[in-house]
Amino acid sequence: MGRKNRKSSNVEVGLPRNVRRETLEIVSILLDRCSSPFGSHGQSEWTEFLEVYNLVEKLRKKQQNYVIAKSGREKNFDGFMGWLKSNSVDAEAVEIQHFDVGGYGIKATRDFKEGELFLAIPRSVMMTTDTAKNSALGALIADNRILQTMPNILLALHVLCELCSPASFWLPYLKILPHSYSSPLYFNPEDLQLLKASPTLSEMINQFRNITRQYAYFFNLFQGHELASKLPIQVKNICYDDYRWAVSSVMTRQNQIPTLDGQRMISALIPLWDMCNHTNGQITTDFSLKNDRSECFSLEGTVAGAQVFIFYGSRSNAELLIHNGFVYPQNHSDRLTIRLGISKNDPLFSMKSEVLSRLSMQASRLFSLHCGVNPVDSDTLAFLRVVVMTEDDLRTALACRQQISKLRDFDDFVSEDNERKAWAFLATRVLLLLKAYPTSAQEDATLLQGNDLSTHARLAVQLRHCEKNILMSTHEYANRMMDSAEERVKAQPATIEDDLDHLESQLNEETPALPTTTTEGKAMISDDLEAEMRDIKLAEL
Ligand SMILES: C[S@@+](CC[C@H](N)C(=O)[O-])C[C@H]1O[C@@H](n2cnc3c(N)ncnc32)[C@H](O)[C@@H]1O
Repeated sequence: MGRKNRKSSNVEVGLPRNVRRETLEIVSILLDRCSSPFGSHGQSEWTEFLEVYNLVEKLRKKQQNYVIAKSGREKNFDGFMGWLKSNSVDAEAVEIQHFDVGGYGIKATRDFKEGELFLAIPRSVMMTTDTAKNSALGALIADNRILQTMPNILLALHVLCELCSPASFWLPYLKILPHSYSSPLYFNPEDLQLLKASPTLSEMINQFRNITRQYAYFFNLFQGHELASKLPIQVKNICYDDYRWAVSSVMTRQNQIPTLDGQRMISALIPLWDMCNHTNGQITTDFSLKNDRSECFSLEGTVAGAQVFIFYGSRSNAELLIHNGFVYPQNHSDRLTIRLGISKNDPLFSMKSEVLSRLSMQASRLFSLHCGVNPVDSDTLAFLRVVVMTEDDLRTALACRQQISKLRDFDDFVSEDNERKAWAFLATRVLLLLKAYPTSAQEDATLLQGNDLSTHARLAVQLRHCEKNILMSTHEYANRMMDSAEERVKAQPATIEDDLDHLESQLNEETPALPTTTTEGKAMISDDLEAEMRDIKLAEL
């Protein structure tokens, strides 16, 4: 049997033959289950997920004694800062410290002005897809297309190889990485169940499934692979836990930098800079080709002793959870993705699809609802207007290009009736989405105030709470827009005569082919439904 809790210096011991054989058996089922589209085994997405999850758990249990042991990261911080110094990185202005927000992060050791350069990390200490190519992995990369085209996987294997090389240049950096993450790969079914009815649940499951498929693929591929057997880590022996750890390290910390010649962007792990936690703001990190280093400028004035944050980019909370393993309730960029579509049973389906295609939209697609005072963007507005158009509206729109472009304009209208129905449609839709969640926003808020939730359960509840807040504010907004439709249409500056004149001239210019429809136009939302929808009180949710 292999040695228990193998250390980074003795990984060549690898998995004992029987564990490798059992792993191979499970891996081949996993490859089958994770490679075919959901539903192809006649099961629901959730049932399929549970099957894969249970197989992975079985695998983890068999491999548990052979996962790379990691020593406490805290005790390695000093060595890491010394390593940076010995590689000419000036990190005098900052220290690593534990904070309530974000866990370990960067503390300012002196005051910074807004826009001041406080951290510069040279390329020479970064781990990149280029350094991977120049490492022991080089020959394998040249031989494998997936490694050539998927930088995340490449960096993950690079991290594992270097972690298992006692003489690796990057060891002081790798030793300060977190031991565990909150990426979807670490969520159990109970945690995920808390996202029931959330559109993010499928994406979390997908992420888990994709990474599991990658693991299965590589485990299979590397068996008996000559180049693979020459690596510091015996890739044919990689444990699932090590793979998900390395992939999560890369997913939550990587950045894009230009190549030396500035011609391409490559993925990079940037030591120390990647200890900065996220806040609202704007990107303040730049790569200076002249100095060949990543330069980070202070987002705001910061006093000595305070945490220094950076902005990771405009990501929704769902994206932050899936790719970065956290939820940021104060997120100014939060948005919720919903699917809106024209029913194939709608007698006006072909005409509506044609109008949408002239707006460069498909008959069914995803839209974002945004947090804040303006939840609906112009694309969503145009779609809503088309969904509830009558046959006459559609004919007019198809006859005149200018009518189509006006559909995205909040200050322009198809008609008062169309405007009311469009917003009623959205209000009903978001209300249905809200009602599908098993808990109310108030119940979530109460849960979050308590201390009973595990880390991952808390993230799931935080996320669904943020989603509900967006849906509730969209509902209020849609109702306000519906109620003010008459007033807004009357206040419209352009005269009807202008439009008619324009329409006439357009008709003379161009008569695009109309899609055929023989049935009388029918609005998607009846007045009854609209009235019913108004009666449902948000307080009931
Ligand atoms: C690039 S690392 C930052 C350093 C990290 N805190 C650490 O201990 O290594 C990104 C991770 O930090 C955490 N994080 C960053 N910003 C956060 C925030 N505003 N709230 C909660 N967690 C945050 C998340 O766990 C995320 O995956």
